Amino acid sequence: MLNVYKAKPKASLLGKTFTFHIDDSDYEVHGISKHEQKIAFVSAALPGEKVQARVLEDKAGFLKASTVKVLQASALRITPPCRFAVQCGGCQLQHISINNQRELKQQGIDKLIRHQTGLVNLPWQPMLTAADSGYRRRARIGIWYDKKQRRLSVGFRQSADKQIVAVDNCMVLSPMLAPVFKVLNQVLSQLKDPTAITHAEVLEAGGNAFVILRHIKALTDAEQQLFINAWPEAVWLGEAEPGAFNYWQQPVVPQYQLTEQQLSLQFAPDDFIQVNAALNQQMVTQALNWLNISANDTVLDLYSGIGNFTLALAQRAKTVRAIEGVAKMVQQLATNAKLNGLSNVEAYQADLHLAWPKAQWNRPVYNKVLLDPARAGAQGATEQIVKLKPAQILYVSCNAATFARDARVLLQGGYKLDKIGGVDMFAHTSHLELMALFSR
Ligand SMILES: C[S@@+](CC[C@H](N)C(=O)[O-])C[C@H]1O[C@@H](n2cnc3c(N)ncnc32)[C@H](O)[C@@H]1O
Repeated sequence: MLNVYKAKPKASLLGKTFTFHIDDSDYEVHGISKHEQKIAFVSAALPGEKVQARVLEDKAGFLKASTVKVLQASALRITPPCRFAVQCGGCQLQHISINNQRELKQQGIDKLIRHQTGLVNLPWQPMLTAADSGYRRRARIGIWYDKKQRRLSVGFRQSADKQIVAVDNCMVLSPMLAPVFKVLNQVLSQLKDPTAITHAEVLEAGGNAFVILRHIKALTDAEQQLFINAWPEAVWLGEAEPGAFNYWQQPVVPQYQLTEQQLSLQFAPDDFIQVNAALNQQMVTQALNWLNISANDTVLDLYSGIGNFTLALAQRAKTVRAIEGVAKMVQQLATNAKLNGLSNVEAYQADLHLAWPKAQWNRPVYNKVLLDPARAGAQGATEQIVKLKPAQILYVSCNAATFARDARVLLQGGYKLDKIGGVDMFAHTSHLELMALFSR
């Protein structure tokens, strides 16, 4: 019988703690180290540091680990301004000052894009920034009731595990939404069955605080009234099934303004909106300036959502065609165009990651294209944009890794990168929004 030699599988390192020497940092400001031939990405660790970190993922080529103790600290390390920062999963970079965060994020992204595209120098523009606290106008609040211990936790998901970290405030959340933690703690503990509510979504829109409670069991009128009495200024909604919203009082349509453009956009509680109002405004204005939109332009706005860029583009352009995957947001976009008196907008539903259909909107008639995909990027769509041969493409991205991949396709398609700039939309987190202008 043939004896086939099989290497003994190596024991998993998952859950084990090791010492790591950090040499560098990546585009999300994770420390980079090595452990027995494997590259290790260590969260909350800075170049030059020695840390103890617990392994959270052990893959064939790399490890992911989370710092549990700093043995030798970098001069860049500061005490996080929020006391929940170490456990909470929301902000990953509070151990670095805001200015250094911005610099490190841009440096890491610069390296990644140069590596992926072969470009030598990137034409970086000044980063758009705004207040680094109280900026979030939307958040999901986790709720967990431990039946055995009869203990309620209201807060955010822990960075390493899936546990809820109980918090009583959040420094990046809009001050208007601050009462939510106290109110949920107070009322949930009075309910007969606190497990009826699985999580809450808070939203600031048009000067109102909205609280949407996702519940898996029916709530009585008396229970609803407990919430309303605890925070009467808020607009309360129940969500029994995903997307099925039930206003408990007089309905109020959520909306936000782009004040510089004097535009007002309505949306449903589960529609996508940019999380940081101040930076969204700056980003929309910069898009108009970079694309230098005028009355001669025919513009294609891809991944258009409810029309955040579309309407501002349409105020100056000849025509704007907007494409979005979610049908109800396409409807909302058309309504928003009407409400703002814009008749040069056409909105279409399409999955941009499939082969584009023969359609009115899919013709090479555009001189300018804006795309603003979700974190997955625009794989498949970028090739089809190149076929339309627009003179300029503005790519707005919330994920540098997928942007770098897609940018390579645009460069191979004959475009050059004219401008790139960061937008610090998610201060204290490892994410940086990017705007990049390409031309041919
Ligand atoms: C980052 S949001 C941007 C929305 C809008 N531009 C804004 O600024 O509010 C990305 C949008 O892309 C849409 N989307 C995601 N995948 C898509 C796909 N495969 N085809 C079309 N739209 C898609 C989402 O529904 C979402 O509205």
